Amino acid sequence: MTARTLPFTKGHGTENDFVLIPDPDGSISLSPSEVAWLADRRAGIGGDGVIRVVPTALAGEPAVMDQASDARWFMDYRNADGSVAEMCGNGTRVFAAYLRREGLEQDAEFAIATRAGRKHVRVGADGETGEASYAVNLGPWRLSAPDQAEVEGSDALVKVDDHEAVPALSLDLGNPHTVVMLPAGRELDALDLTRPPLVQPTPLEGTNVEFVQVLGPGHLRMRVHERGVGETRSCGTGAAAAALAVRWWAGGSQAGGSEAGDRWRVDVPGGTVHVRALPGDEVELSGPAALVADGAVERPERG
Ligand SMILES: N[C@@H](CCC[C@H](N)C(=O)O)C(=O)O
Repeated sequence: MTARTLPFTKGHGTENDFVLIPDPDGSISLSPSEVAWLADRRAGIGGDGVIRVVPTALAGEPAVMDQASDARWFMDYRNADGSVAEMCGNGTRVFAAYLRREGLEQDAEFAIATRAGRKHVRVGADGETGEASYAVNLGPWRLSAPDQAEVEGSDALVKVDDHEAVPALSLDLGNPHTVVMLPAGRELDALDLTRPPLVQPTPLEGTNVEFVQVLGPGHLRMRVHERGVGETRSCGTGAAAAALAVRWWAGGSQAGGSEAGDRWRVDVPGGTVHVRALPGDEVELSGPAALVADGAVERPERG
């Protein structure tokens, strides 16, 4: 029997916003329709995603529970439509901020468990604002179709609004991404992302689609249409995918070329995040996290 009244915290990372539900004894089960209701901006609390904060040992998913020896807390992430996602980059920062505020993690460095494996978080201060900044090693990434990408420079086509389909690159950052370089003559702000872009071939598990514009060396702008949500004001794994795709296009290999660089500032509608390619095939995302409200919500009779 799970509780009718749920305590919650609302937070965001560059305006990618989440409803956090603490579940210290692993007793809360959220159905897809309850998640969609919590994320509903009119009938519920509102958010791009819902995160259950549960001890890793009580996650109930064997591949996650295997991470319990290094990561005490599991980020159980769901998209606003109730679907389950493997990872959320902005979510990891907000999750880390919550664990620290609640005293559940006290060190400046710790690991969290996700469906895409254990992620290492480092809490520091932003060099410009002095505010808390969270750097998360998103772990290994890979091209989804490296052979095709090597030959053609892309492995998918994306069509948005009524314009011609453009080549795109698919990357796996624990969750799926398809990155499109904004074609010449098109305005990033003018793209109609109220409907999902058409991706071909259509990925069975769906994909997050990023549209990227290069503003200068190491400086990108991006808009995103997220799987299970719609357009959001930021996507952390998406920002990393965008930077890695630009690097790959510049360097022609997964490791990039010397001209490709390894640090990017990525401007999104909700703010700015930073991405750093780490030695090997790992990538780090850093940026702010804010916890803006706490409350309690009464679950509807039927979830
Ligand atoms: N906003 C997130 C990604 C959330 C999950 C995504 N919609 C998916 O289904 O893969 C981020 O910051 O990475």
